Parts: sequence; C-alpha cells; structure tokens
Amino acid sequence: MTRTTGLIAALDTQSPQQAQAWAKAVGPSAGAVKLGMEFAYAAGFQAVADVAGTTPLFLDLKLHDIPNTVGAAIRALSYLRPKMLTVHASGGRAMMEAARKARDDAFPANDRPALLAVTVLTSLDDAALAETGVGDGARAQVLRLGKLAMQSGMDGLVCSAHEIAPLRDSLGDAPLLVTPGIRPAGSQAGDQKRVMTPAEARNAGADWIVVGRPITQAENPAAAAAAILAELTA
Ligand SMILES: O=c1ccn([C@@H]2O[C@H](COP(=O)(O)O)[C@@H](O)[C@H]2O)c(=O)[nH]1
Repeated sequence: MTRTTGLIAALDTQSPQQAQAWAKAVGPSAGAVKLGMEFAYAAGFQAVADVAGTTPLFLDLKLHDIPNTVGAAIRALSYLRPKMLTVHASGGRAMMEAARKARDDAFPANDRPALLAVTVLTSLDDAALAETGVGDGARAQVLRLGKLAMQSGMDGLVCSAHEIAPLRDSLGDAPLLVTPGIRPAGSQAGDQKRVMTPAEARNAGADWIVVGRPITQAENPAAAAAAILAELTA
C-alpha cells in the first residue's frame, strides 16, 4: 500500500496571538495544526474556534473519564468542527464506544472528525510504564490498547513510531497511525522518550507525524516546518 505521511504542527502556547502566528507560518507545510490542553485551558475555547476557522484542527484534549462524561464532552465540543479528536484508550471499551456514538450523533456524516485513541504516551519508556503497573513494556501495551481501541470503533491510534510495524502486523492498514515524539536529527528529545526522526517515522509507515517544539522553538518556525515536510517528501 502506498502511504503518504503528513505533518501536524503542535501549537503548544497559552497565547492566541502566538497560535495564530504559528498557524500562519506552518500553513504551507502542515496538513493540520494541533491544539491541546495548554491552549484550550489558558486561552479558552473561543480562541480554539478562531484558529480552527483558519486551518484544519486536530483537537488533542485526550478525553479520559466515564463514558457518559466523555460522550457529553464530545457533543459539547462539536461546534469546533475538528478534523481529529483524541481520547485515552485506557478509558476502556465502554468509554470509547460512547465517544464513537457521540461523534456519530453530533457531527454531520460528511464532516466527522477521526477519533484517535492515545495508547501509551510517547513520554513513557518501559521503566516509567512499569511504575504504573504495566510490566511487559510499551510495545505490548500499545498492541493491547490498539486492538481494544479498534474493536471499540476508533478510527486510529496515537502511538510512537516505534510501534507502527507491530501495529500494522496485528491490525493491518486500516488504523490511522498518528505519531508524536518526532525529533529531526540533532534536536533535543526533552521529555519525549520513544522518539524517531521524520524520515524514520515515514519509513515505518506513519500516516501523520506530530511535531511541536522543534518547530515552535525554532528561530524560524516556517522554515523548520518546511524542512520537516521536505524530509518527509524526499
Ligand atoms: O503520546 C503522546 C500524545 C500526544 N503528544 C502531544 O504531541 C505534542 C508533541 O510535542 P513536542 O513539542 O514535539 O514534543 C505535544 O502537544 C503533546 O501533548 C505527545 O507528545 N505524545
């Protein structure tokens, strides 16, 4: 199967002006921008709507609560018309099924966001995961949660690029695989533990890579995003 890998720029800031400026800068290179908890909590949902009005939105709120609450949250945010939306797979089958039902009810059939289940955060390595009670490593946990998520009606998964090959072996081509933890060669990993370069993630079969600080903290965010897109399409 021929697969193209797109770039999503994570705009982690508390400033609406900064988010708008970054969205404009990455526009020619990124297929979508990602706004998450930091921006929504600090700037408010009107500011999210303002950015969403100018560019495709990946709304990364990582919903994780009882099924009724997650379903109600998805109905409540449907006016933002995101293209992608996240829930935590560890919320379980009933929670993900409630998310799916709410998504299907609240969005028009021709404009539904892809529901993505976050498997194991890319900031966790095997040792950190073991402290949460998962003793057999990130790969095994991603595979377990990935399978559950797809059985529960999710469209795709958020995972690290390291888990793409085993996920494709187990689940095939259908799941949309979205991979944060991307670091261009020479850039700081920071708090990310399971990292790959853009080209490595593309070669592994990512549908989308998510890149934040290597773009937003660059001297020239537009040029940094363009360089990542060039690496993806080389
Ligand atoms: O497992 C996950 C899930 C989500 N993220 C988010 O992606 C970006 C990554 O930002 P960088 O600055 O490139 O590290 C960030 O918004 C996270 O909330 C993730 O990193 N890992």
